Amino acid sequence: MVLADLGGRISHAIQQMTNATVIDEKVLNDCLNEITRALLSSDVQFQLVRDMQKNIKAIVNLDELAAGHNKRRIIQQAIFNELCKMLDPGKPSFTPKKGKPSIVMFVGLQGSGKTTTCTKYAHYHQKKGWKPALVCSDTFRAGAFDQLKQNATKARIPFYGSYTESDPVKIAVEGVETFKKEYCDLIIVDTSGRHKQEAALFEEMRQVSEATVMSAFDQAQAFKLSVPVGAVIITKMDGHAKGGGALSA
Ligand SMILES: Nc1nc2c(ncn2[C@@H]2O[C@H](COP(=O)(O)OP(=O)(O)OP(=O)(O)O)[C@@H](O)[C@H]2O)c(=O)[nH]1
Repeated sequence: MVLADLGGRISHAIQQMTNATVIDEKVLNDCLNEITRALLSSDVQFQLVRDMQKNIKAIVNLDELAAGHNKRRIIQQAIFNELCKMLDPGKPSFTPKKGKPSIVMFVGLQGSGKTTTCTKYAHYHQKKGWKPALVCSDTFRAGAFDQLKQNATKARIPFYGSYTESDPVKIAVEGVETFKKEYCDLIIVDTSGRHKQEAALFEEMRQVSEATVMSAFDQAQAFKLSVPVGAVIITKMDGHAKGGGALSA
């Protein structure tokens, strides 16, 4: 499973530190170095790992800790807090409101599971009493509309798409308008997958976003440079990838 190995290595490093007879600078460094190695070998971004190590060292000042302090507990807590901080974007993720139309656009790399996750997302909300709908604005991959149609039909979710229209922006706008009129409160727009270097596809994604979600593209890095990212969904957790990239995301 994704992240299982990383979790195991971090737990092991903490366990070794906890088992040490005396907690000194060397024990702390060994523990942090082992966690650093585990994170880096799982593809977590170097800068994130470096900052994490620096922060823990700044919090756990062994020289200043008076006798009687539970150093093991303090180190453990500092590691836990810093790992959590790594995953905290510092702002709440986008949360749609039931009964009010929300448009959620799925973007991601090719084959990352957008279409599958769109349906799961719609199905999840449908079970909770929402009125979701799916729009297929992927005109790039042959069979994309059929795939969405099949998933949506199985989950009994209304869908919109076209076999003939080649402009994804047009489809997205029409789909969103259609479902707004039908009082759907969660309109999910599936887009075509893309790679970082495909400038034209990113431009298309920006246009779909501006025409439907209507937000500015003001944030950092690849996808974030093109559209505002309201939330990140990690897919394929049942796979064997190392998972560190997901933490960096
Ligand atoms: N094991 C596993 N496979 C998944 C998961 N989610 C999606 N898949 C599979 O991954 C493949 C690609 O999924 P899609 O949902 O078509 O991905 P996509 O991002 O829409 O693909 P593009 O539109 O081509 O970019 C399909 O074979 C899915 O069945 C998952 O959570 N676990």
